[in-house]
Amino acid sequence: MNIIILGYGKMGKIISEIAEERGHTIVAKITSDNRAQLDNLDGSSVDVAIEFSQPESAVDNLSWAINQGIPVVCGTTGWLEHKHEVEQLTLSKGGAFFYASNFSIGVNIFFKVNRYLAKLMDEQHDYAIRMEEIHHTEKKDAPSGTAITLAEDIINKIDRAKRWNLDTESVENGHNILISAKRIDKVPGTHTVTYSSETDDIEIKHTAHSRKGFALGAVLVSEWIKNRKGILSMDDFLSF
Ligand SMILES: NC(=O)C1=CN([C@@H]2O[C@H](COP(=O)(O)OP(=O)(O)OC[C@H]3O[C@@H](n4cnc5c(N)ncnc54)[C@H](O)[C@@H]3O)[C@@H](O)[C@H]2O)C=CC1
Ligand SMILES: O=C(O)C1=N[C@H](C(=O)O)C[C@H](O)C1
Repeated sequence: MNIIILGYGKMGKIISEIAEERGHTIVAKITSDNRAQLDNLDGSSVDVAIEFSQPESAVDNLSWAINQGIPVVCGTTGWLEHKHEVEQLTLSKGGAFFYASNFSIGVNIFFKVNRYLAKLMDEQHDYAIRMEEIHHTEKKDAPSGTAITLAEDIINKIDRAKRWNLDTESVENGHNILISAKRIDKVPGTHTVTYSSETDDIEIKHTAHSRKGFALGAVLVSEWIKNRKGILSMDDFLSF
């Protein structure tokens, strides 16, 4: 496959290495410095675009790929207030758009465990819900996209959980999910969900040891999306 990398940073570099090891060709590696290349690039020879850039550049990059008729796989977090626009553009162009806050298989298993635990905790009103995410100090957005997915999945399962808040923000009632976002040098990504009562705590945790799991997931999805259309997610891709 011919792949274009939109955002050749920490993730884009590992994704490119894994894609090349799997026999794919990287036709362009786009950064903030060489983005003008896209003006002259003929998208007809590109099979898939992989977008891991920054919150403020995701919409332009995704729109470029969709307008070129290139299926696009997006891992950039922190831009989701514009997701609906991108989905509408995809549908109007008959394209393919895949977003995941986290492409690692381990995290997607963790998402499933989180949903199951939340279902059990719906009736357990004595437990407060909180979350912690830890990432490297270069991360632009907080809380992480993964923490937002975890919180939204809990809100969908637990009646008393109405919304999430960063723990630095004001909280209007005792039933919100409090998220603590910590930034520590080089940490690839750690997420913990805790239910606390006076008598005990129940905790689930996922720790990424490197970025490899995220990158491999993105390449596998890119192979899978090549001949597909529509708005797609990990629920469509995974068989568990
Ligand atoms: N969904 C997932 O599984 C994962 C998502 N991420 C997300 O991916 C994104 C990228 O993460 P990193 O690679 O760590 O960031 P990074 O800062 O190392 O790389 C970002 C790259 O985007 C480029 N860029 C900036 N503006 C651009 C533009 N207008 N057009 C094209 N490229 C542009 C920068 O030059 C840089 O090369 C972040 O939003 C992060 O949260 C990171 C890891 C896993
Ligand atoms: O910026 C990162 O590094 C990561 N971002 C994603 C997120 O915001 O959840 C996924 C992963 O945790 C690494």
